[in-house]
Amino acid sequence: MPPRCSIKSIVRRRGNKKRKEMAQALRLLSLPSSPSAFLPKFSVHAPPPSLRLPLPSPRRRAVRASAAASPPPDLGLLPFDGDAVGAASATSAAVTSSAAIDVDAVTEAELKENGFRSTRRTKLVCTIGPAACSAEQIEALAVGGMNVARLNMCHGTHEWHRQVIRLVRRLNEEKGFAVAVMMDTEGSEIHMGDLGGAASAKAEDGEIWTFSVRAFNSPLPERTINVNYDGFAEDVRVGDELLVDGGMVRFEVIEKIGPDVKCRCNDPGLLLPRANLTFWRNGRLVRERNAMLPTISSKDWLDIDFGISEGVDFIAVSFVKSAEVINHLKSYIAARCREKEIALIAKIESVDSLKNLEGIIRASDGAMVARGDMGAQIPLEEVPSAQQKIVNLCRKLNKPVIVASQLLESMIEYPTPTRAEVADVSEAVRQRADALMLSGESAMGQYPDKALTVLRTVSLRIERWWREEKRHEPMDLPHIASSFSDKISEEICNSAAKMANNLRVDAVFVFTRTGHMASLLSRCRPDCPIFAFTSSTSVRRRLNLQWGLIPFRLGFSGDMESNLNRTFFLLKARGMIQSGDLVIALSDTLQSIQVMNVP
Ligand SMILES: Nc1ncnc2c1ncn2[C@@H]1O[C@H](COP(=O)(O)OP(=O)(O)O)[C@@H](O)[C@H]1O
Ligand SMILES: C=C(OP(=O)(O)O)C(=O)O
Ligand SMILES: [K+]
Ligand SMILES: [Mg+2]
Repeated sequence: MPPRCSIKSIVRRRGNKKRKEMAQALRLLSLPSSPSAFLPKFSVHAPPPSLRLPLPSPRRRAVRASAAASPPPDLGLLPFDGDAVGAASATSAAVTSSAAIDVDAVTEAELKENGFRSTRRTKLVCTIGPAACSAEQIEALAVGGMNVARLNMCHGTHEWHRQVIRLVRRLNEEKGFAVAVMMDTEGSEIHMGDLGGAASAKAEDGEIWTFSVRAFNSPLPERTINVNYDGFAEDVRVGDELLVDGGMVRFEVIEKIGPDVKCRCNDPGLLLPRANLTFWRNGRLVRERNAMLPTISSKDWLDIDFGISEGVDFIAVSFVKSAEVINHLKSYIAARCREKEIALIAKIESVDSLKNLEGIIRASDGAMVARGDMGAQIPLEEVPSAQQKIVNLCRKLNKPVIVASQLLESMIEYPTPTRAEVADVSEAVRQRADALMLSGESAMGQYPDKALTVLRTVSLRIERWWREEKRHEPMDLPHIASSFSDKISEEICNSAAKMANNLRVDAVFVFTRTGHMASLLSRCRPDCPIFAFTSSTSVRRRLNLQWGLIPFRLGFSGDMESNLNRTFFLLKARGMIQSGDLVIALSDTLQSIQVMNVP
């Protein structure tokens, strides 16, 4: 598949020579690339000395919320997968090896060097493509902060994607990372054909091109474009505007002859294979027919089967129109993989998805603000408010949200971002989105690692600035629990986050089987990081998409006392916490909350 985006962005560049020269000069001051250089050099923000004084003995104050409300069915030891210390040895775990906890070297080094407070809260998603797909390159991305690897099924073969998934899995197993894999479906949209194999075609001002639903033998006749959607010639009208890739090239429909639609180019540019097509009438997107295309195409179903069999962690569903399609896909997946869960991320990128936003987000396990296609469907000036609305709604409904597309678009070609791009990244961080995503920047750009470094350093800086300014910007979080037991968890998490801020604790520890309680804590966006301990490797990977969570895998029991002692022992042995650190500890089995100093 030819590198569409690079040409796209070349077209976009307005040939700024000065910028290019500056970029070259900046290259000499190149961004850090060695693993230790990646680590932010911020000062340790320890709690004020008064909080470090030993608490009255016993050093722990426990508020047990609800033994009565929902007694945990088993207070015994939880099963877990993998090679960690067996649950059976949990009580004697204080003497077992520190290898019993799964944590990656980057988190460990960050905690050791900078303490709790300076860990990054905003998560980073990288699209994997030809620019970074070897084992070394993927490892460099993980070291640089990639939390989720995204595979865009618009491109590449199953064989290619399988290789990448296996490399990520191997990296996780061998180096302790918890990089999750997200498969992104192609979805059905109206798009051009593949240009008969050509990498691109130039459309000049005033030229007449034919868009046709006819099948042609290659080579295609001159200035002819295939369209994938049979209803195309019927639906367009003379006078309509035809936008390629959301406006990279523009045509006006001048004549319809059976299956052929003659168009005059009035915004010249490069046509790229399979580019998206939208048509506009009186300044508005025409979407009646587009809305009749199935959200999940037959190719998507094959890709979804592939994703299930490869055990991906997330499926991002393109061009979602309603909650039904998410529910339908959920039951399809549930019937096919009983033990492993796959979280569904609804891509909000169409007019319909904006219309049915709340229902779609409620049905999904998360959402993506897919600004690329969204900007081709609604006026560009409406994209920022749509982003803010989606981010806030996701937080209210406790669903992770990813802000995607063009965050650092210029870095596809340049080693340094524009000031405007840095401001865009900052805005998404300030909105407290769970995650930021790289597309072409990491998939086919010249500087994948540097683009990731920019996301990481900007996130860290903005988050720190916000904490220092004490801008909590409290949000009214609606009650979302559907059962009494969930309600207790929700109240505990809301209180724990508030206490964490008021007492200025160093971290919240949460022992969670399903990850639910960890995500409820994340929703509150507390000042301190949240250490989430789970016995499942797949839950650990999924939690890696959520704001502020540092997920560890650890076998633990229903005995909080021994869990905590063991956790403290393991983390202390590796220098990740110290005696005197103040933590709040929660357990979803016990629905308990405790405040304590690390012994
Ligand atoms: N698996 C892949 N194989 C080849 N090229 C890829 C792959 N994934 C992404 N790319 C390239 O990176 C570009 C940007 O990625 P993305 O934004 O995800 O796709 P798109 O441009 O199709 O929306 C793509 O246009 C394509 O050129
Ligand atoms: C993320 C997006 O989807 P894709 O890159 O698959 O078009 C988008 O449109 O912004
Ligand atoms: K896609
Ligand atoms: Mg899209």
